[in-house]
Amino acid sequence: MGTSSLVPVIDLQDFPSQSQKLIDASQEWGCFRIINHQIPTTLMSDMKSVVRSLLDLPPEIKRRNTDVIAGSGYVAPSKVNPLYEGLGLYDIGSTHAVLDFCSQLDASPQQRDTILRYSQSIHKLAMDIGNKLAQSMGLASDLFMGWPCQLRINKYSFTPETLGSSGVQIHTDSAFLTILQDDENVGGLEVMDKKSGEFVPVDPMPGTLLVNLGDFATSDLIDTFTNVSKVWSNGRFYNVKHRVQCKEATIRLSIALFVLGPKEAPLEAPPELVDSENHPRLYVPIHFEDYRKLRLSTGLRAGELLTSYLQAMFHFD
Ligand SMILES: O=C(O)CCC(=O)C(=O)O
Ligand SMILES: [Fe+2]
Repeated sequence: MGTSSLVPVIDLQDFPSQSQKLIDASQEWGCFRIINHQIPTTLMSDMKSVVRSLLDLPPEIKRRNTDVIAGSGYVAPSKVNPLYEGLGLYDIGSTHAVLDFCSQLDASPQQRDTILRYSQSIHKLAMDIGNKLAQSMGLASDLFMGWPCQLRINKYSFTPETLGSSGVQIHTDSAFLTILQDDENVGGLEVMDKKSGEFVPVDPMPGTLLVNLGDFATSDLIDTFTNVSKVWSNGRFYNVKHRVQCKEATIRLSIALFVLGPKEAPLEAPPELVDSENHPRLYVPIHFEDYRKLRLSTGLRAGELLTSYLQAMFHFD
């Protein structure tokens, strides 16, 4: 049995039976594998081929994939992550945005078709996971409804010389939740174990997807947002720290879908759920795009902003 078997596996067709397992995984691991997710294996492999062709395009074409929100467009190899590059599609819930992305990169009709079908399926899956998370906590079931989602396709150019070095530095995801199609052959992803602080390899498990929770899902934010602290008061959603290491001298590809946060409103507790005695607001309400800009400008990418900034900025009145 490989170490990857440590990461909990959730069967999406087995609900509500697996509700508690889902909450436990979100609190103790901040990540879990999902099986029976209804994304066809052929669509996953077709999308992976499209991802490869798009990231193999010349840099001048990839640069047409400009930012829609801070950091959402093409990311070229950099000093910090020289082996990594990625393209981004902000708002996959919008067919218009998906087609714009395809046009920027001169995608063929067949590639467009794959990107559209993948976007629709993964978006539907994200909403389903949102419902299952909410229902598992005994809440109304439209947690992610209307929240923008961003797709990011990643390429790691690993060589014999780069073995042992970092593909992507240690970070948390800034969004609420990420659905990752990791490379089914090439490992390298590692998550930090909450208790020991040690990195645990997440080995490929073909046909499955990996879900991990980001800064916007941490316990205090979600507690104040949903007021569920009484339901699982000693529980905490864990915004898992992770990184990608070069383990093999080959190209590694991955596809990440980030469920960001509410579109218009900042993420905050609804007023009727806040009372200063029992449920004081813990963090200053913040809009996802502002949070994202703050992360990029401060360079604090491993969740430190939640305590250093959002709490410090807050004034009880
Ligand atoms: O490539 C991977 O497996 C992980 C990528 C990642 O952590 C991210 O895009 O935030
Ligand atoms: Fe990540």
